[in-house]
Amino acid sequence: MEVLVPFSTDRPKSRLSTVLAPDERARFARAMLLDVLDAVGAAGGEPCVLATGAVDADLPCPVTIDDRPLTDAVNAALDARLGASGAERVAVVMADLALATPDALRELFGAGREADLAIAPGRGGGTNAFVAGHPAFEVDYHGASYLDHRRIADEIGASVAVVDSHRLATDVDEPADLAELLIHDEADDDEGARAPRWLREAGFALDATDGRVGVKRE
Ligand SMILES: Nc1nc2c(ncn2[C@@H]2O[C@H](COP(=O)(O)OP(=O)(O)OP(=O)(O)O)[C@@H](O)[C@H]2O)c(=O)[nH]1
Ligand SMILES: C[C@H](OP(=O)(O)O)C(=O)O
Repeated sequence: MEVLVPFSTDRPKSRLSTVLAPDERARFARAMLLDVLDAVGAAGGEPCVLATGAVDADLPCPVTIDDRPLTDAVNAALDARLGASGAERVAVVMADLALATPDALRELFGAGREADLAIAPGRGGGTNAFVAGHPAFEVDYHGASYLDHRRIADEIGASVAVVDSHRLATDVDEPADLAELLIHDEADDDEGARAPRWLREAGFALDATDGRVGVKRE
């Protein structure tokens, strides 16, 4: 199954601007992208990056450049695959799901074989990943897009499977999300995931001094 991975090269991860400089945000976003692409491939998906511009990284998959806003770019990609070419299923997995593992993605892909829409909600009501098999399905990102996508599926009579996954629900948007990345990094060697390694090398560490777990930067 083809797995589209949207990626913005234009001032990425602005919500991390309080802890990362612009060039650091770009490097960190690329590290997360590469980790997601590895997990997608290991889960049996065929990744394709849907980028707003040229990606400054050695990518293991094709790249489609479309500088339209996210919703328009993804809908055009879905239409070209589901509407015209009649592809069975297409997945869309966001490039900031830095906790995504092959097992978590296989759960999503498997749910996508049983419903017209399998959707993994993000905290705060976003849509972190989905598998679509209904040619009339369209996305409407931002805000409580998960609820919007449930409504759209109802309107077109598409069956829905919700994938309740901690790993797929965690998109790295805010500084608090960085702690999740350090807590749930499964790697126990230097060959582990790039994003948590990048954070540690940049001086980030877990910090629980005020009782809640966050991150500090040495
Ligand atoms: N192709 C494409 N991808 C996008 C676009 N906007 C965001 N993305 C990607 O979609 C995913 C989720 O978007 P956001 O969480 O808003 O990412 P972001 O825009 O870098 O973060 P913020 O600047 O904090 O909003 C990220 O992997 C982004 O790289 C867009 O306009 N086009
Ligand atoms: C793409 C967007 O991400 P957010 O802006 O919610 O982080 C969404 O999930 O609708």
